[in-house]
Amino acid sequence: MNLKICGMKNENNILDVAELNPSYMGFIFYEKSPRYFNSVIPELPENIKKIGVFVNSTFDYIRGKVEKHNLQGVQLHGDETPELCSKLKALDIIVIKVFSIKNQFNFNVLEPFEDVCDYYLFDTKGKEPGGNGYTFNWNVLKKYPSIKPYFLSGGIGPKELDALLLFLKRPESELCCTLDLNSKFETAAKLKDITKLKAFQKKLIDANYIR
Ligand SMILES: O=C(O)c1ccccc1N[C@@H]1O[C@H](COP(=O)(O)O)[C@@H](O)[C@H]1O
Repeated sequence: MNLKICGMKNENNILDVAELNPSYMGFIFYEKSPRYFNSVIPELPENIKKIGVFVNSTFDYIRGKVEKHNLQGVQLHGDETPELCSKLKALDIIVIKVFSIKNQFNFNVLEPFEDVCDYYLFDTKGKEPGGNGYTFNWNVLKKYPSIKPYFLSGGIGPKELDALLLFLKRPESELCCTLDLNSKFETAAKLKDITKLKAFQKKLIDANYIR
């Protein structure tokens, strides 16, 4: 299991999070977000992949950010088309297409994306396109029809750990490759709380889900 720590903003905080060695760090390029990233990403160890998060941005805007920040991947949180995913894949980057879920989900909508993205990310449907801070009904994933690994996202925090450990024992979590952590690990200043992240990571290590 991998960890993605998202919504990074501040240079020192980015470097502190890097010490935890997550597989991915996310930077939000959506201006309306309180986590909007408009700075310079410090040098990170090569094994931490930098992922840009976008909401209905154009190909040129996304490519500009990929080039400027040397991003290894993009996470698409809006109504992006399979055609856009395909053009982004041609840049030789990781393409993660997001789908938002509440209590039900029609998995047929994944079909046109099967060949044009690397991963799906399942987030909670809410008022905002992302970062809503609450979970969806993970039972919905019992009907997941694909063989593509997916990221689990949406309101995952310390209070969700017990439910998460139960979920990870169930067959529908078999293809869950990454846990996405965001607003539930923030201080009031929208920095990532290193103590909280470390404690969460340790519990996942102790339960043998991450190394
Ligand atoms: O965090 C945001 O502000 C945000 C804004 C627009 C699109 C995506 C955003 N964040 C992503 O949302 C999910 C869930 O976050 P949370 O755990 O519910 O806070 C996560 O993948 C973030 O990358």
